[in-house]
Amino acid sequence: MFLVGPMGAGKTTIGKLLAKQLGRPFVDSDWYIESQTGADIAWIFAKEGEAGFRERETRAIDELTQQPQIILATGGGAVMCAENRAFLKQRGIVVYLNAAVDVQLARTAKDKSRPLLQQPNPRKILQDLYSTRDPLYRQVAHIIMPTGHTYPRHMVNQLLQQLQSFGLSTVIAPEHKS
Ligand SMILES: Nc1ncnc2c1ncn2[C@@H]1O[C@H](COP(=O)(O)OP(=O)(O)OP(=O)(O)O)[C@@H](O)[C@H]1O
Ligand SMILES: O=C(O)C1=C[C@@H](O)[C@@H](O)[C@H](O)C1
Ligand SMILES: [Mg+2]
Repeated sequence: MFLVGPMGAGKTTIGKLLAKQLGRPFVDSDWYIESQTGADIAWIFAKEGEAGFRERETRAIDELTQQPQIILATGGGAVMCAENRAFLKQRGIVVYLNAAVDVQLARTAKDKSRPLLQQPNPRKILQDLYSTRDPLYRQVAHIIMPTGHTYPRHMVNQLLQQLQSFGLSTVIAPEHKS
């Protein structure tokens, strides 16, 4: 199961909770790229440019979408590459977590780890990215879920209900077994 959506939509937060609930492995593609590279995203953007990061991202998405059982949170820009979109759409269930720009802005404001937002007008950046990317998230998604006004735990319950119609079986996590 693969989560897509803009920065601040909650892919990492929801993905982690969902994986725990399902007893499945969770991987965040941004974290995976950082661990493979031995450097953080800001460093990769600074040294290799966005193009260098995107190459690393495509390799990561290709590898990770082949891992069985994975709950994968993708980076906000993963859908920009047609190859990534094909890997995602053909290899699993794709969930688009959709959040309005105001919500994205509030959730990302204090965090300096997203290089694309370290500009004087992050609202305009988020708006422009949303216009370009929203159709691509929709193109690749099997399920679309708004995340603006719902607590993460509630989101996970809603998502589990939707996933049942796709036949995603629930495994009871070891800590919940009696
Ligand atoms: N449903 C929610 N309600 C309230 N806060 C949330 C919700 N989902 C996520 N957040 C908060 O928003 C911030 C960003 O969330 P998160 O890092 O999960 O987004 P993301 O989609 O993974 O972003 P990125 O694409 O940049 O990795 C975090 O501080 C998180 O706690
Ligand atoms: O929206 C984007 O293009 C990005 C989102 C983050 O998840 C990271 O993948 C990186 O900061 C780029
Ligand atoms: Mg994330």
